[in-house]
Amino acid sequence: MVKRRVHVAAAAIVSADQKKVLIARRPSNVDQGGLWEFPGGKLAPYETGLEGLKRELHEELGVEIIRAQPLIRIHHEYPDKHILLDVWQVHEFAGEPFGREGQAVRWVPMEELVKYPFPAANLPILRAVMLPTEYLITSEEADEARFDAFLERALKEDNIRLVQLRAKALDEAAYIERAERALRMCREHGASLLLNGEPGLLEKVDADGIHLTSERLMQLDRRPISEQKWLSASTHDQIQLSKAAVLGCDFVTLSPLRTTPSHPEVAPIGWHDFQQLVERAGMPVFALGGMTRFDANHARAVGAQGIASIRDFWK
Ligand SMILES: Nc1nc2c([nH]c(=O)n2[C@@H]2O[C@H](COP(=O)(O)OP(=O)(O)OP(=O)(O)O)[C@@H](O)[C@H]2O)c(=O)[nH]1
Ligand SMILES: [Mg+2]
Repeated sequence: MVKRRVHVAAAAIVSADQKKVLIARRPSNVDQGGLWEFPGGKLAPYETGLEGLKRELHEELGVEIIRAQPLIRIHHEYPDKHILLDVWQVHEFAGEPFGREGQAVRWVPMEELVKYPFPAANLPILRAVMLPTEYLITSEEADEARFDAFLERALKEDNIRLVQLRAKALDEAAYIERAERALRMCREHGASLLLNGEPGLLEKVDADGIHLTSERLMQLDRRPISEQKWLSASTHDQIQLSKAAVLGCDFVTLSPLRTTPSHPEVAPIGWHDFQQLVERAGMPVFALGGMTRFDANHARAVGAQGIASIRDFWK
């Protein structure tokens, strides 16, 4: 059987305070009826994703999109069709959304999204909605007071909400001590902290997740931590990306986008190949390697979640 290919545009409409997202319930008499979804629908042959989305949101919710940005693209095989979900984050719109087709519509706090039943293809979209555009990776820092001051500044002034504690030079005791302090600072600012290291570290520090090195990623054969925590991993190519998907990673970094002073010998991926890799990743991907905040919009435009960086946030 040749499967139908269906291109769908859908919207994660985010409230002005960024804390809630709008979801709708599919009527019980249609495909995947009764499940919740991000409003949207199938593109007409002549439409681009954003054009189709504008029409669908008008038809389904009575709102007009003012400002939207690509969020994530998911290819998913249903038994009867191959579906491309082209998801946009809508930051600004006109009108008061309501279910014009009689469907239930609800503003839901980000952290409660996981309680709603969605179609099988939607899990990575939920992750993408919950994740910010910027992922701070901490710098190797010998001095603890300097470490605290730098992290505090990034949380306060750069509004960082996702942090990976990377400290290869520290032994475990020193790492845990630093992690406890970093966790307190992150909690104070509503940021999530991932520990770069062995999954077992979470039993010692109750952080929000684990970031795996690509080497560790390739050794594992199942997800090493609970679904309640974030699992991210470093990847550099197609093989590692596939492994991350099999393992059930929530998101990854893909590097090096550009050549960096720390790894001058490694060939950069470049935006063209990066886009191709991200298209099939099936999860949020942060561009890493010579990235700054000024690259975030371009990263989004080619399908990434955003950028990850050490240097741009560490000053
Ligand atoms: N809109 C939307 N569709 C989704 C999501 N997740 C997901 O798997 N889908 C699937 O993508 C397809 C979207 O089609 P749709 O039924 O919304 O299409 P539509 O608005 O054009 O409706 P129509 O075909 O009745 O005119 C369905 O097969 C649906 O199950 C989602 O979050 N939002
Ligand atoms: Mg629809």
